[in-house]
Amino acid sequence: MSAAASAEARLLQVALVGNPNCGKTALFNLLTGARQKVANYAGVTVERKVGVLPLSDGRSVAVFDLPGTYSLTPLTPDEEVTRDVVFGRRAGESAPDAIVAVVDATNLRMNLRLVLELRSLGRPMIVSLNMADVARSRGLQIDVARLSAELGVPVVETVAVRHNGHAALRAEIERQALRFGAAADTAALPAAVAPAPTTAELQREVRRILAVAAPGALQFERFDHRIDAVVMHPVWGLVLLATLLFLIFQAVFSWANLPMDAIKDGMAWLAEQTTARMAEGPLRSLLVDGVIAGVGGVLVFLPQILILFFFILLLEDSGYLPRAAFLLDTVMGKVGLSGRAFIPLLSSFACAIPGIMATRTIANWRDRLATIMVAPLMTCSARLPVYALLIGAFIPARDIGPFNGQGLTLFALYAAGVLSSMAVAWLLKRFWMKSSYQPLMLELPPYRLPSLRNLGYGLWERARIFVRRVGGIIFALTVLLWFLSSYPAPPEGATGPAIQYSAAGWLGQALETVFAPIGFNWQISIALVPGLAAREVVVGALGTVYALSGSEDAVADTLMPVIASQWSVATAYALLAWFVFAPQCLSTLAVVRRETNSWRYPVLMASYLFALAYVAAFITYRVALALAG
Ligand SMILES: Nc1nc2c(ncn2[C@@H]2O[C@H](COP(=O)(O)OP(=O)(O)OP(=O)(O)O)[C@@H](O)[C@H]2O)c(=O)[nH]1
Ligand SMILES: [Mg+2]
Repeated sequence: MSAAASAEARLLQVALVGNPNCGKTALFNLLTGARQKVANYAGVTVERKVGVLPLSDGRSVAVFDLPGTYSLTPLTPDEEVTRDVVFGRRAGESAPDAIVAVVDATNLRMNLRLVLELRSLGRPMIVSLNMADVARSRGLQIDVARLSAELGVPVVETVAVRHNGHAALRAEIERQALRFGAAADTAALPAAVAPAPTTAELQREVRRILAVAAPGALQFERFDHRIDAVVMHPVWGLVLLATLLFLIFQAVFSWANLPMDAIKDGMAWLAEQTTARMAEGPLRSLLVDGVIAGVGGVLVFLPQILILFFFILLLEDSGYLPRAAFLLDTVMGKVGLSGRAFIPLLSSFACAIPGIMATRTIANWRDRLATIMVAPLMTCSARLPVYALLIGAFIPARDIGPFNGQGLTLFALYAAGVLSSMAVAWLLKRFWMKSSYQPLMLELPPYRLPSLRNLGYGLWERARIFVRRVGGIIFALTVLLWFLSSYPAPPEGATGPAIQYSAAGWLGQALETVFAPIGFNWQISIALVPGLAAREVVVGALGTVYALSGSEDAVADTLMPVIASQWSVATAYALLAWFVFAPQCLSTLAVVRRETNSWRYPVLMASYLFALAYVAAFITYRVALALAG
């Protein structure tokens, strides 16, 4: 296909390029109506995202959001993504028709270097002077017209966190769109039009431009060092971090009671109504034992997940996270992890998948691989329903001193994940992937009051993801399990519950031989099989299995009291220990395969995690039995 023909066929393409954390994604979301993740630290975006900006003349522009980068010479895999898009080096793609260089107006000295580098490519370009609100409120004067004249490209001010804060940029894109189209026959772009300027040259040029367009920027103070004196203090900083984490786990249990009870009551009412209004038969059982007991049983945990994310989002938006990374850099360095691993590992508390993708910000391959290998040990939010179910059933809610015992147990489980990840990392780096310690280089963002809009979107997004999982994979697997647990039907004159004669019952009893040494009964063994796909499925599966094992006419009771009366405490603890380690998530393994480009690492990961899970559950079970006996 000739370049001209492809330019006809495709949309105009504009790429947002800029330093990390300057607000590219926030602008992208405003321009295209997308809901990509925005947070106050460098390295949030690690892949290319596309959105569509409709123009008033009926045409549309494809907008690319890209990982932040300091220059066009990449040091990390995420920066490579940006370079490849800018130069049109991705397979089957040409270079974008125009570049929107996004700069943080409060950090011009650093940001303008990349702008100059981009300008030397000789492409249509607009500079978006973002964070104009912060610059103004801090009294930084920028002569926009002069800056534009010096750079030789249009410059517009934007505030990407304000409704319509992108209006000027949008208008400029409209105005320039025709020109972009004319320049679109640059499908395969030469590396640079002019010889690339050296860093020293760039620096000199930045100083010269700032001296005339924004003299205040040369000594502009972006930080509040008084806060950092406490937050990054080697002792007080750690005390603060520990207190924060601790409070979060307390809140997950103490705040969630009301909404959880409401959902539980709703489900019980639904089950009662369905039982009362439908004739007995397979359909009623599918609805009550399969859908309501199974899927509804997982939905109950939505409030706890949202409370956890409420705090994660607050931390992400405040600017605190990179500071915590510096605090823990020495600890991470001792086990051989790069300080850069902190944010990927922390993201893994939400889900290992974005965590593993975020390792693209780690330059050294061995450091990156070690981080990927331990990321699934961080307690992802899919474990929360499992933990909460078992804690709710087996740990009394009474207070231990000022603390809630259930919150304390949850904290211990998270701590077990973190400590074992450190231990595994230490072993990996010591015996397999040696690399020397590299001091942490990470840009500190300024502190910011978390924006309510971000928080609202973030929570909404989380709720949507969770409900979609419940309605998708969890629903499908629970229904499948209902079938396997109901058929073949029991023979004439059978006495026990029907599930014992079904395919799933048969499988559970076969698996029990493997799991009996670690204290799992046949019901748990059944539930673990569909739970290989995703962890929360185990909760739904247990709901269905127990609903089907109950006496014929009893209305499906909620799962918690049932397991509390039927399992030993040792079994419950062993299952908790199992879930700290077990790699029960196929999507994580698939992402490891993609990011490492090899089957070797996901296979290795699954094997070591299963082995750890079995050993940990075994020890826990035996110790708990011995203590109880
Ligand atoms: N006050 C203010 N805050 C902004 C503005 N634009 C972005 N932010 C905040 O700046 C932080 C970074 O925004 P992002 O959009 O994630 O930045 P990014 O450039 O995509 O960052 P990376 O993906 O890490 O390269 C977030 O906390 C935003 O809420 C702005 O114009 N004004
Ligand atoms: Mg971004």
